[in-house]
Amino acid sequence: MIEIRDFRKVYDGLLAVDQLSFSVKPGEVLGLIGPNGAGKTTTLRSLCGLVVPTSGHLSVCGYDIEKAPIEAKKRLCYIPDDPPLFSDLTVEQHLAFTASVYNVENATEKAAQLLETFELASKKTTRASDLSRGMRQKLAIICGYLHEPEVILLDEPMTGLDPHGIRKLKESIRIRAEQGAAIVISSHLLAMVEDFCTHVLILKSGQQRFCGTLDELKDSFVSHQNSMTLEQIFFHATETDSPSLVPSLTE
Ligand SMILES: Nc1ncnc2c1ncn2[C@@H]1O[C@H](COP(=O)(O)OP(=O)(O)OP(=O)(O)O)[C@@H](O)[C@H]1O
Repeated sequence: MIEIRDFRKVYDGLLAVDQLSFSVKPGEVLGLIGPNGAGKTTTLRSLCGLVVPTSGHLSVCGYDIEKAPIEAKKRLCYIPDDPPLFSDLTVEQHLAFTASVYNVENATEKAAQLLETFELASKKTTRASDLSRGMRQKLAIICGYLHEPEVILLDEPMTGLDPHGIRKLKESIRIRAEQGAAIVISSHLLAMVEDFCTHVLILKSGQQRFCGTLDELKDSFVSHQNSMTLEQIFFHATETDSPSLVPSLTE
C-alpha cells in the first residue's frame, strides 16, 4: 500500500533523509519517530508529492507519486502538523470543496457523520479563521477522511486536540486500519505510539535506525532480561551515532 525504496532527500546541500526504505501494508499503523530534524516531515511530504525526492521510489497503492501523482493522491490524505485551511471558508464550505475535488459520493451524509464524530457540527457555518487551534485540526482531519483514503499520513495529529478529540482520533485511526487503510503517524508522543501503532520506524538525522513491529523492537532491546519501554528504546537508539548499535529488521 505504501512503498518507499532508497529514498533520499537533499535540501541545498543538507542531507535530510538518506536511503530510507520501508513499506506499510493495509491494516498497519506505522509510528514514525525521531528527534527534531530527523526527516519525518520530509518523508511524509515526499510521500504525498509536496517534496520532490532527490532519488528513490515512493508509491501509494502501486502508483508512483512522481509518475502517477493524480492516481496516488486520489488514494491518500495528508494532515500536516499545522494544516493550511482557507481562512474565509466556513467548515461546511471546506467540506463541500473537498467533496467536489475528490468526487465524493454521498458527501453530505459522510460529512455530517464526521462532523458529529469530531464534535464540530455546531461550527458548520463558522469560518476557519474563527476556529480554535484544535477545531482547525479537527476540520483538517475531517476533510482528509471525507474521501475515505486508503493511505493516511498524519504529522503530529494530536497537536491542539483536547482529550475527547484525541480519543476520537485514536478510535478513528483504529477503525480505518481495521477497514484496511495503511497509516503513518509521525509523533513525539511515544506513549501514544506504543499504545496503538503496530509498527515503529526510528529515524535519526535522516538515517533509519530501526523498522519493525513493536514486539520485534522490544525483543531487540532487552535490558537485564527486562523489556524496555519505547521511551527507553528511543533514547538508546537516538543518543548514539553508530547505526550498527541498533538492529534494523528490514535489512
Ligand atoms: N524546505 C526545506 N529547506 C531546507 N531544509 C529543510 C527544509 N525542510 C526541512 N529541512 C531540513 O531537513 C531536515 C529534516 O527536517 P524535517 O522537517 O523533515 O524533520 P522532522 O523530523 O519532521 O522534525 P520535527 O520533529 O522538528 O518536526 C532538517 O535539518 C530541516 O532543517
